[in-house]
Amino acid sequence: MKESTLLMGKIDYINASPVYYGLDNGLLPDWIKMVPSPPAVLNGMIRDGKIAMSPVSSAFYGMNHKELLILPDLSISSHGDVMSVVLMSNYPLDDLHGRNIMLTRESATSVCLVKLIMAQKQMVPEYRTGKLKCIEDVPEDVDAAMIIGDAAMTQPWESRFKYRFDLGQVWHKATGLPFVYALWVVQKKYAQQHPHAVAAALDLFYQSRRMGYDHIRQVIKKGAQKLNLEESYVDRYFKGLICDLDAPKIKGLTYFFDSLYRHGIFSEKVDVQFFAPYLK
Ligand SMILES: C=C(O[C@@H]1C=C(C(=O)O)C=C[C@H]1O)C(=O)O
Repeated sequence: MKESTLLMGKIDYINASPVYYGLDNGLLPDWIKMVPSPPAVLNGMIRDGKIAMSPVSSAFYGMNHKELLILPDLSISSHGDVMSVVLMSNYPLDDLHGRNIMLTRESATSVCLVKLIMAQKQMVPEYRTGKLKCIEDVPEDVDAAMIIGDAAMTQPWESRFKYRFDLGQVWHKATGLPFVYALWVVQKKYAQQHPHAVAAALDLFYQSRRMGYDHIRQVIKKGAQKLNLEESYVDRYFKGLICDLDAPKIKGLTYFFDSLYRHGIFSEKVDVQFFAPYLK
């Protein structure tokens, strides 16, 4: 990585587009370079040190919390329905024991969430991971499929599956808490060596998001055009998808990590640590 350039991941779904609005419209300085990819690819890139700062799956943070710091007040979360994280199934949620569940290879958080929901119901399905971008990707013997991002909202999954479970809603019904799918993180080492660059990048994100919500009609219009969806649908999507990280979301996040540990899906407890630019 070049000293002066901060390589930064960007999720290539529309979900975080309000956060990127300002950066996409003039705020991006020449010392930051964006690398757009699906979440699981960004998880791998930050683990391998190819990028220093990125949105990542919250579960990936949980599994790598010793090497990473969370950037305050940024996330991809929902308080109930999320619309773009779904379990499509030919069986009710309580009838998946021993069935074949396919999990999209683009996710880490939602994979853990499905495993947690199943463990809590004392069901043991057969899991496999693979490409789930379009309806043709679903193998014949699959009973349920977990899909995230734009593909969850744009493919005719109902033509292959009987039920659609919104996992944000399943979580909220069970816990009463918000759910945090993604966090913005920085490598601890990079933050120690370049605290001012990280603080400056963080300020740009806050500005960029403020601009996004000030121009939310444009964000909605662009998202609807990109995915060929009704604007009213995308409007509803951005009303349910929240990009801050307040105390209730941190509570939902820690409850998720603790539950994963209790059910043996995580091998150790997660210590949630933030980058604190103004405390030094
Ligand atoms: C809400 C979403 O949350 C996402 C789910 C992720 C995961 O399951 O690992 C990671 C990042 C987010 O993009 C979505 O994909 O639409």
